Amino acid sequence: MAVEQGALPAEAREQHAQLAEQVEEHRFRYYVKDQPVISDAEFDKLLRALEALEEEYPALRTPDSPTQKVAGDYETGLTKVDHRERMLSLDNAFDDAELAAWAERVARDVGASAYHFLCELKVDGLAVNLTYEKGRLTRAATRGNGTTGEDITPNARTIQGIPDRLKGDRIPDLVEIRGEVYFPMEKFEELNARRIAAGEQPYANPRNSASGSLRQKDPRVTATLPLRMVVHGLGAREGLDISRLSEAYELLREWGLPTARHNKVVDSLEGVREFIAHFGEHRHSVEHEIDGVVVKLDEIPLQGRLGSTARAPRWAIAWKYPPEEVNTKLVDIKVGVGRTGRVTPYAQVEPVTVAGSEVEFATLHNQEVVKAKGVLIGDTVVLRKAGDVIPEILGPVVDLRDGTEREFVMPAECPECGTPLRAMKEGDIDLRCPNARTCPAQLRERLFFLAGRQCLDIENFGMVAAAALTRPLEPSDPPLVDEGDLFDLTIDRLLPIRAYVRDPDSGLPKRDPKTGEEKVVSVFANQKGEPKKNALAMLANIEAAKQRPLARFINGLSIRHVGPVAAEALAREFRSLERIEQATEAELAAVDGVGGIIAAAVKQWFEEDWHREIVRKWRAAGVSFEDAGAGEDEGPRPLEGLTVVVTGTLENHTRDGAKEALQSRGAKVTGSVSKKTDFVVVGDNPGSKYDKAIQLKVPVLDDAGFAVLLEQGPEAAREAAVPTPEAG
Ligand SMILES: NC(=O)c1ccc[n+]([C@@H]2O[C@H](COP(=O)([O-])OP(=O)(O)OC[C@H]3O[C@@H](n4cnc5c(N)ncnc54)[C@H](O)[C@@H]3O)[C@@H](O)[C@H]2O)c1
Ligand SMILES: [Zn+2]
Repeated sequence: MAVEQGALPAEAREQHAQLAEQVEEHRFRYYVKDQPVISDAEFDKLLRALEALEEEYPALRTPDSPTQKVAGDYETGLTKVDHRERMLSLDNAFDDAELAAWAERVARDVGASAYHFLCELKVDGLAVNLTYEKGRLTRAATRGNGTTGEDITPNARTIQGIPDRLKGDRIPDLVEIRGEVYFPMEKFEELNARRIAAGEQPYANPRNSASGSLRQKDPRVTATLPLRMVVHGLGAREGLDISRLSEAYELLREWGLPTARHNKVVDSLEGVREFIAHFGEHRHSVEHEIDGVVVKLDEIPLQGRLGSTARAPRWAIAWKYPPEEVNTKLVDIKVGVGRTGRVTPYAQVEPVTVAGSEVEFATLHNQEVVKAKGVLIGDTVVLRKAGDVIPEILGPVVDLRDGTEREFVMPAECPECGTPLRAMKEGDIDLRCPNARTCPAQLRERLFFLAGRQCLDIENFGMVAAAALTRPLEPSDPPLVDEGDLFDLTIDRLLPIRAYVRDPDSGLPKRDPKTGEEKVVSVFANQKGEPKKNALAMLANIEAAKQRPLARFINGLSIRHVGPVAAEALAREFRSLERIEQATEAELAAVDGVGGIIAAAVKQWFEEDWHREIVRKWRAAGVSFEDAGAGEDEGPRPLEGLTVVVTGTLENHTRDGAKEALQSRGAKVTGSVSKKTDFVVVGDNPGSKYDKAIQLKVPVLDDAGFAVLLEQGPEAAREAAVPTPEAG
């Protein structure tokens, strides 16, 4: 049967009815139960599909369609109250073309040549309407269906930042203030932990918890929760004459209302785009979650000229940023072992794309966090990836549980080497694998760190190589027993290695998206069994890494508490690993930037046989573990080869400053005077080193002599040496 042009096919009607029903159901779960089962982005897609269908068949766009209504017309058990002026939703722009189309419509219909855009952040919370009569808060209500909302007055009164009374001038007889109530992200985990402890269900994300917290029947419960509000609009008003929305916000601020700090008035679409781009990059420098930017016409009389549809004002539009939260399945909770043996649970989820990258793993920190979040293996969960932050799981979608979900149990043994796990200290939450030397996970992480930017900076040596070298599937004996073997690697040892394909970030085996199996590949050889280019490059880079400065080696040894700063301080002071090993704990601790804890850790590290063996092997392979002087590219080194001791208080230099001045010119600075010492620089109160210098006839320099040494070199300095008792 041929369908007439413009007629409504039964399938379209059917499809529309189905979509509309889905949208309604999700709105109910979202607005009433505070337990949505799909993400906002998925919901927006459904709504968009409905709109597209209505675009094609306008007959479907009846006043009852979900596209034509402000959502939230439900029986909730809370008292219903009418707003004096309707609360609307917002139309969305998901790309620049939609934004530009909106701006064009404004330009066409506004009937004025000069106007401004007010850019605001779109706060991810729930909309409330506050009514102030003669400056007193008389009512607070949720948006509801836009005409009628739920009365939450007693609850709103408990929110910090919502004033009971307005202060200041020009307070009108009546004003409706619109704003967004939100729940701070950093308090969210704590809330879920509390709910679980109390036998309640955890929330899936902060937005739901804001809504649930505010819509409590008992305001005493609301009072215990850290809700906040940001004001973003005006409703009905009597006795208030104001022409710009931005000016109204100024006034609201004076009255004591929590207005947004980031609003900006611009005079062109270009300005809007800049604002959007700026906060796209600085999304997380704001005190609340944002899911977009709201652009409004700033001139209130012009807003009136543009008017509204049944659902949204024509004078405003919401730009949506790409979502940072998605729903996915929590396939499993596994545990990973870190560089120091710390064992941490992590989530394996069904791979999803969020914030531009595919995510398969998310952090869970420790077993207490798993409990606090209330997630079960098999749950649908809300996963969040915010900027560069490691993906995390916010909470479970409890309404989708079917009873097959199970609780996570922390294993008793290391998943990679089978060693029983234990807490290092009593009361530690963290468990550790004590098999530091050969636990493949710890070794892999140490190698990855050692080869990384901060240490030996070995290109082509990433997580994939570290894993393949420490735990290949073939051959059965790994080419690296520990990092001591690093510089003995040969291409012959690399070619037969086959290993899992790993996620470059997490180092975990990646599964084939089709078969679900972990993929195994030849890591260093191509199909003909010849070396891959990057395998050869890796070996060359390992060879070159032998020449790295001492500090990078020290940092790379994974000594507890020793990071790049301490490594640098140790290298600068001692200039060789041997001298560091021989130094007493007190000598180590005395170094600026080192201190007692690090000194003890360094001593402890050298007590371990296999640690000393690493050093021995690397030395045998050609690592000098010495800094001859400062870096070569730092200019001429007129004091190269000199050994200098600095003692006492100098007038023009601090002790460190004096050392640095010497070292940067190539001199070696030591702590004790011997026959090999070329100069002793003495200040006030020099002590025994001065006596020793005289005894050994080492030239002594005072402040002036020191300056000569630095500026004119050793010859001139010998001339300028202080006449000593014997010499003089
Ligand atoms: N996951 C689900 O199942 C589900 C179901 C229904 C709705 N939702 C989500 O809820 C939202 C839809 O709700 P909506 O109809 O309120 O539309 P909207 O959130 O797109 O825009 C309107 C709302 O934005 C808020 N807002 C925040 N900052 C603002 C500012 N500076 N100025 C003005 N308003 C500001 C206001 O409360 C206003 O009511 C979407 O994000 C949608 O994905 C999700
Ligand atoms: Zn282990």
